[in-house]
Amino acid sequence: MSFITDIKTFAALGSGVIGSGWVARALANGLDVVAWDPAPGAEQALRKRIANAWPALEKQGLKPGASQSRLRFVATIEECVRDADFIQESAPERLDLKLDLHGRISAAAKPNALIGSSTSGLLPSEFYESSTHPERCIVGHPFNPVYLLPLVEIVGGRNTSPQAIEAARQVYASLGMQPLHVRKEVPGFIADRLLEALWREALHLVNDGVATTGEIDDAIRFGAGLRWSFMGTFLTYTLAGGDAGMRHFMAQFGPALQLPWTYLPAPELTEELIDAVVDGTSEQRGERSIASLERYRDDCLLAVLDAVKTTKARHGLNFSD
Ligand SMILES: NC(=O)C1=CN([C@@H]2O[C@H](COP(=O)(O)OP(=O)(O)OC[C@H]3O[C@@H](n4cnc5c(N)ncnc54)[C@H](O)[C@@H]3O)[C@@H](O)[C@H]2O)C=CC1
Ligand SMILES: C[N+](C)(C)CC(=O)CC(=O)[O-]
Repeated sequence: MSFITDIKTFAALGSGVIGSGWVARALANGLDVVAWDPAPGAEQALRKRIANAWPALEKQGLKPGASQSRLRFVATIEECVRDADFIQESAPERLDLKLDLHGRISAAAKPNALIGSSTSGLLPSEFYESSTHPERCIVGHPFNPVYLLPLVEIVGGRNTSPQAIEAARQVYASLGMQPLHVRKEVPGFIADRLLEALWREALHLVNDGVATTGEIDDAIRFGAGLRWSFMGTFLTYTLAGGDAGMRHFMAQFGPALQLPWTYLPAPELTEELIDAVVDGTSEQRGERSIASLERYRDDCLLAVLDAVKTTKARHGLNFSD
């Protein structure tokens, strides 16, 4: 079976943080976008979020024909997906809800339109169980802000065809993304498995009174965070082994893995811990609104992306190398 890869119309179901990010990316790539979200006031909220993201997208460079006016907000799931060439679901992270929703989406969609889910870690074999033509159903897990961060993890379920994985790779690449095929269907995929481990340890550090939320963020942003934008943990640690490289690194720091540096199971989310995290992050935020923080983040990300791209080119590398 072949799937539509030359897409003109992008359907977005769910227009919260992630759905609106997909809409912004698709519009910036010159597509027509149809969106649906059941919440009252969702259309207005979506248009506001897109307007907030647009300056960053303009700075990055819009594709010909790109316009915020090419967004149409509709009243039903069926109207949203009926004529779509590609469908991306970004509804709340609940298995029962996604199972139901995908039953309706896939029944109304063109049989050769790919269907992607933004889920952060639910298994596609489970929530696509009652979908029509499940061979075209995949996970396309993005990263916030979806309109700027390139990574999208593609995960197939039990019934997904290899052709659909390849087609999804082409579609996401056409939207300027860096697809990563997660070959084994595991909860949390690759990136969230790593991010959740870090998040659990950060919560333990707050819970144990070791550090404030701001201090923990400093420990990331002035250190490993800077090098992570161009070199992952494995290559970074190869350099940490000096001229002898990774084998020496493993010999020297391997024993620390046996020490209780990390807790692994998450701490209990007591009211006290939640308050400490909420109060700490409010202090970090100060008077700044979420929208202004998003613009600040977008500006920094554009600068980092640009710097990484330019520096790689100086070393004869492409951005994806
Ligand atoms: N927030 C994040 O950092 C990331 C979230 N994701 C995933 O994206 C998906 C959406 O998450 P967020 O945008 O963060 O959530 P959100 O809470 O910001 O947005 C969810 C939206 O779905 C709408 N909604 C409620 N019931 C619905 C239904 N039956 N069908 C369609 N839409 C419905 C809500 O009105 C809301 O606008 C989840 O699967 C999540 O795991 C993926 C990557 C990052
Ligand atoms: C917190 N989260 C699990 C929803 C995060 C993601 O899925 C990816 C991201 O943007 O960090």
